[in-house]
Amino acid sequence: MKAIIFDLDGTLIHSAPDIHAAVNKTLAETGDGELDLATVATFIGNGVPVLMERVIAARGLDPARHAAMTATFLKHYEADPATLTTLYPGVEDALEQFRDEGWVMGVCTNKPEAASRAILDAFGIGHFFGAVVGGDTLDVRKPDPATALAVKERLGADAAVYVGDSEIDAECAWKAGMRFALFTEGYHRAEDVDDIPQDARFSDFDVLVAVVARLADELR
Ligand SMILES: O=C(O)COP(=O)(O)O
Ligand SMILES: [Mg+2]
Repeated sequence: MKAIIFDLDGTLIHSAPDIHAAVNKTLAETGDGELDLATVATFIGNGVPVLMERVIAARGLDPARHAAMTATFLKHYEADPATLTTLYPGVEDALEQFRDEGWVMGVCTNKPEAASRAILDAFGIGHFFGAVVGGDTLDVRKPDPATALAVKERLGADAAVYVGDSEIDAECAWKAGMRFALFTEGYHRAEDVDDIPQDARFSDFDVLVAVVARLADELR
């Protein structure tokens, strides 16, 4: 059985506006100013603890506040994870096509698992995914390949293509021995998408089914 493993933030969902809102609510509680959306978007991808490290560095705050700020962020984010978030155009149609073609699908994200599942269900797409591994599901997170390999194993798949938006996903896919398709419209730190290792790239979900079919053919 063949699997597609999707990253979540910046791949299936444009979640930066809700993450940004929760960051600013966290900063506001202690009068520590605010950050703009574009800045916060570049902080996404390594999970909440790293997001908060980057927020603390950007605002010049005391690193000793990390644990408390992480808890405050999660309180705000989990209370309101999907209001400002949108599915990228074409995601639902692509998932339907993959399902109809017999692919099994899973999510491998550094977002906490509970919030990830809540968001997938809020958009009515949770049923497409036979496995969800979040940033707190295992004792490691991406780019550790154990995450993507756990999704593949939970899906019962013998081969997998990985679809993600960042260098973290590229590294995770490579270490897990999976072909990697890069979604260029999400969040990454590299200035140039050419600098992110990739087997294919796409900017529109309407072409993803064809892109993945090509990568899967190359596997044979
Ligand atoms: O940084 C995060 O919280 C999650 O990001 P991801 O879904 O792109 O892995
Ligand atoms: Mg991502």
